[in-house]
Amino acid sequence: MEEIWRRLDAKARAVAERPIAALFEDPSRAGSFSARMGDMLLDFSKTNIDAEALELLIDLADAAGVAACREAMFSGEKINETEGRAVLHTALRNPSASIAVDGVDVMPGVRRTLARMRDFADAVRGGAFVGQGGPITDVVNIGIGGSDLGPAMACLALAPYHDGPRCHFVSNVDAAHIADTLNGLDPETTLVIVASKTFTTVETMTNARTARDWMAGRVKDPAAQFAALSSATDRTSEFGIAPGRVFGFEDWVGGRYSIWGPIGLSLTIAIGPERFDAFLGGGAAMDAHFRVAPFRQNLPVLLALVGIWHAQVLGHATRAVLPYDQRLARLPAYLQQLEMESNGKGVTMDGTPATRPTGPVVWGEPGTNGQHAFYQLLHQGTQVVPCEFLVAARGHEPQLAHHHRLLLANALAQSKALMRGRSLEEARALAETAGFRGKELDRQARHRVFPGNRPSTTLIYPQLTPAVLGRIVALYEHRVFTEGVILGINSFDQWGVELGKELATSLAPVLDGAPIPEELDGSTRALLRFVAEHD
Ligand SMILES: O=P(O)(O)OC[C@H]1O[C@H](O)[C@H](O)[C@@H](O)[C@@H]1O
Repeated sequence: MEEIWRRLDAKARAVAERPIAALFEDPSRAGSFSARMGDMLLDFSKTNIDAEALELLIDLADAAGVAACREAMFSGEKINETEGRAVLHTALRNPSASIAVDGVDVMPGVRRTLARMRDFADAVRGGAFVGQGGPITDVVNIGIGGSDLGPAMACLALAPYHDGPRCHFVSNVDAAHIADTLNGLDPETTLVIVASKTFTTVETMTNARTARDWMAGRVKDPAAQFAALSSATDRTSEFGIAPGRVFGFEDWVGGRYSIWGPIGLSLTIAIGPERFDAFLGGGAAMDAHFRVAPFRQNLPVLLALVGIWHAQVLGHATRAVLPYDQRLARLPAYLQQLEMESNGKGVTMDGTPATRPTGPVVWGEPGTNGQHAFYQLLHQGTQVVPCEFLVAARGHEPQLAHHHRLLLANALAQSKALMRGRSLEEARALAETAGFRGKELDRQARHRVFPGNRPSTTLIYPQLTPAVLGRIVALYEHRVFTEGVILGINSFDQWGVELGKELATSLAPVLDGAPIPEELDGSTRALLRFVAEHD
């Protein structure tokens, strides 16, 4: 692979000065540097990737063994090597498959749990399951990380399909989060879902106990209005939740990949089991595409290769996710966990230090809001930030179609502006029109120059339906996987979150009043003293 990396580096140097816009002298570029999956189009023609670069990137994916690793993942091999686990979130959205782990078919269990989720969601939605004061009006999902971001993102994304009880999400251990969420809810008609794979996560368990206490003041049997999404059935029963309302999943579903199973229960209650099935179907369709489409037409592989080109070859340290879709407001946060917890690693599979930068910083906000905030830096700042636009051809508000037309115009204008820029000559003409002359004209013109040549991709789809959302999420999952394989890292563990948790556990007693340990560093001691003075 080293030789291919070297050739990519040489290619990057060769194209450094070439404007992306110049590549469009080839009239077929938009078609050659884009790919479709059904009615979804990924356009990566507004990047500096040309035929030779694409060839090299595909060689890189081949040399890294992406195809073999992909099959190893789908077939249940234990590719999460540091934890000795299979990686089978794809099984959750393909209930008719037959997949064995350690020689045991895991699919009957998947189907049983899915059927139980459906029954429970129907019961909550239809009134067969009621609170102690009547039908459930509100669902509070208490979880964090993968047990929060997926359902929170998807519930908002699919708001037009929401015909069940209202859904709320509490994740932060900050009392403000649960206090503000429960404020105004009726404990007699609220269902609390405690979502935690391990059922030990401090934030979630603290919030779950607070919710139970809140309910205890008003309802006779709070536990009867609790459900749990967890593999730890001993801990859920210790908490008092009846086994009939516990929905488990196996260790081969990582937290950030868990929206497809029980962690999707709040979403299922919100939009109904049929639409949740459509969401699963969208994910399964992307799986099928990822498994069979040639790399040149394979959306997850291409998105990964664009990512590798920008982060590992050109050295851009961040990438922005810019959904022109207000309902995808939580997608950047969701992708931050998916991408940064998966590929923010320092060592390769065999424990040796990574020789290239690993996963980039992922950040973003919906458009058009970002345009009036941080796009200044995207257009004129000194760092190049590759941008990933997402937009639907039509919205869900036909009576307000003019809003959507403006939204689309802005999305398309931004990617064009980033690529095209504005030359000094054009800027001078503008400044002249504005009345500037002489030296001042020159100064003013320079502030109006846009360097351009800033890369972006656009993912466009007809409408943000449950099936399309399923495809988008699976697209990004497989993109992360493909990048991880090329970088030779384990995308499925997350050891980097442990140290902070351990230290928080050791500091908690000090905040409860124990003396400040002498061996603590001076900064932490000073901060603790400040808390003690102002408590
Ligand atoms: O579902 P839980 O066991 O409560 O875990 C919740 C989250 O916390 C951990 O710290 C991990 O970083 C996440 O990957 C996980 O999704």
